[in-house]
Amino acid sequence: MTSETSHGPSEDWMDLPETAELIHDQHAVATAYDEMAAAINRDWAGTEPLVLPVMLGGLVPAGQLLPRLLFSLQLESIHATRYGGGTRGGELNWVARPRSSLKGRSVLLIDDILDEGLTLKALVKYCHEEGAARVGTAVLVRKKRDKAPAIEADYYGLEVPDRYVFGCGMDLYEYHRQLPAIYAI
Ligand SMILES: O=P(O)(O)OC[C@H]1O[C@H](OP(=O)(O)OP(=O)(O)O)[C@H](O)[C@@H]1O
Ligand code: HPA
Repeated sequence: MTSETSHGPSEDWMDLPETAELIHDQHAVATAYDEMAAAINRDWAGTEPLVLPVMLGGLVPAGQLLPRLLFSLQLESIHATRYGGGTRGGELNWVARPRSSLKGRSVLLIDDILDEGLTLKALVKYCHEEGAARVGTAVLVRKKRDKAPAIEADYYGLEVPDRYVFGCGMDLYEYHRQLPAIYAI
């Protein structure tokens, strides 16, 4: 380990936009993962779920949550996108469906953000249509919007304001997904 892996907010390589504002620092994010994992451990132990990170953004929260999950599970992924590198959502585009059958399975979807909720709603519907016995949803952040999302997540870690946010899996024009804190423009 070297100090080169540290992520102090002043590091030049981050090249944050001038308007970027820190919303949740990395300690708040780590605490959120701990609390989400505790709730998921309580509710999902013994169900041997198939855990599906929603790619791409769900990769980062899944990578943080999985080592905190203390029960037997299997891991695949599901990949659909509706923002496509921009900051406005459109139609849901499928990239890859899970390889194994969902029939009769307990399925836990993990994503980075619940915004309008259209992505998660479509993916939950898909899992049920594929015969999943139980579908759970966990997102690192829930955006506080005037209009309620199309679906609520069963677990969320933090709330963010109704602005475009990035870091912790969320991209800003496909950059900054690896930042360990959450920023808004
Ligand atoms: O609640 P919604 O308004 O539907 O938005 C949430 C979705 O948007 C983002 O995905 P995006 O389409 O940007 O793809 P990405 O995961 O590759 O960033 C995010 O990862 C969620 O899946
Ligand atoms: N940031 C990043 N990705 C997103 C957002 C956001 O605010 N909303 C939906 N996908």
